[in-house]
Amino acid sequence: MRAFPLKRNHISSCLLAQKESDTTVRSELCTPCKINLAFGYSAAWRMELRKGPWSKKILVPVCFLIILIWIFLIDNSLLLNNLSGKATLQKPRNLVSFARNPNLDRLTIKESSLTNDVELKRAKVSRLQVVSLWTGNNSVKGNAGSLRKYQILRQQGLMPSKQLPTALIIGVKKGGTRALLEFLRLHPAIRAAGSEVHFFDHHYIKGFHWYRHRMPPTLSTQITMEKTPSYFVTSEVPRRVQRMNPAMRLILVVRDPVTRAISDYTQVRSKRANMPKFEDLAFLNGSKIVDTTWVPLKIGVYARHLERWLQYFPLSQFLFVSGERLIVDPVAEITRVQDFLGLKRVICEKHFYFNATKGFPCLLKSEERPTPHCLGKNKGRSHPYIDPVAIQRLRDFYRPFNQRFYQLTGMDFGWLTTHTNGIYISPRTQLLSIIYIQDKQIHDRTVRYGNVRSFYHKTGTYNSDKT
Ligand SMILES: Nc1ncnc2c1ncn2[C@@H]1O[C@H](COP(=O)(O)OS(=O)(=O)O)[C@@H](OP(=O)(O)O)[C@H]1O
Repeated sequence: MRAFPLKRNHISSCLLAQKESDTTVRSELCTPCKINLAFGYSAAWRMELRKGPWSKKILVPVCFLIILIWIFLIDNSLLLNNLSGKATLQKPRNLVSFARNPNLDRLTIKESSLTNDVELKRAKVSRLQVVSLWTGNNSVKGNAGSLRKYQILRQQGLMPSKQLPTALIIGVKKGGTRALLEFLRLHPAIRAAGSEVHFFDHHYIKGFHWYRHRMPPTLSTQITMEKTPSYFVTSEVPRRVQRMNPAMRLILVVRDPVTRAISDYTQVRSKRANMPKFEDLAFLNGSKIVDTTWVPLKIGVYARHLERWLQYFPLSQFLFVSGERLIVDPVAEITRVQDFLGLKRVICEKHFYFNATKGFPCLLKSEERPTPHCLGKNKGRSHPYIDPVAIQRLRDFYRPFNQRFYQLTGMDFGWLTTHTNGIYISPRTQLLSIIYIQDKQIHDRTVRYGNVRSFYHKTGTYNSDKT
């Protein structure tokens, strides 16, 4: 369309012609000038407003302002609630209550380094109530499930809003972080970002606003979480996390560093053809010297990474989860996490079943799926055969670092007992986790305790005195 100057009387005449259905005048006035009808109306309406009384003139900006305020209120309902000290929670239909969380009272989130300083103090809520996540259409999957839950909350008069996380699963890579996060999402008071956000290592420059918008909407009574396993080993991360929230709760899932390195290698190998052998990468030029610069091995020096974190956070803000125990006794580990986060113990045996084919605990149903299911195919892969001598050498290499890690955490993760090869038995679940070699393949599997004797007779790695 050609641009043309609009004159007030020109447009008024055109509109009058439109109104009176005077086609001759209309075609003369409107068509030659290519006055778009809608544009003509809006322009004329604006002019009429300018001419009109005082009340009409302010009507538009007032309406505009109201819309802006309304959007602002929705987005910041939690903030406003907290500031006014009135965390109003309407009583929904399906409620699960949980005990007072002492950590929530003292939470202070600082959005300081990249954006304006904002201090967000959580309102004191002595008895918290949250909506059960088990409601909703059972056929929905993935994001649709979350969306539906969000809609249910809105229908129930609750106003979820996106918040910065107050708890992080910081690692370690291949430790069992996905399993832990998926298990935790069963808790109605936990909302977590589905994928790894990588804010503190890759996207820090994008600022807290960007970070907050990667989070799912939460109620003031819910905990926002995310997991990015590379946080644990990235040197700038502890300082950045501390700047954002010095009260951040940090969860670290650890696994025998040798098995972890093999798992890491297996993942890379699954994506890359012609990958050199594990042994060739782990040792320098075919020697016995461990290549400590090789990232899958560097990650396993947990004590070093933890020492860096401890410069910024006290030990009391960490929870160390055993990756081995998470497989053989998920409830025991999840119970520790729920306690650490100050939550009621909601996740229990009834949520899990042991899938013998996969060799891992799986979920009977989850936030996303109503039917029994396990984690994806890329979790719980079969590991390639690794020369047992190489494994022993790596265990010897890690021993002093593991000892130091035990010292720092005050926990024994069972990686030092060489004759058991990282064995972990849960007397409660009757499950046993072990690394064993069969048909020249290294396996990291969980078996039922009842089958242990025949299992070890077959594999020949069983020391009967130790069970
Ligand atoms: N329930 C359940 N199901 C499947 N897998 C489980 C489970 N619990 C722990 N694991 C172990 O998790 C290992 C993958 O760890 P991560 O999820 O931390 O990997 S990643 O860093 O996110 O890539 C994965 O490592 P691999 O066995 O080497 O594949 C598993 O051993």
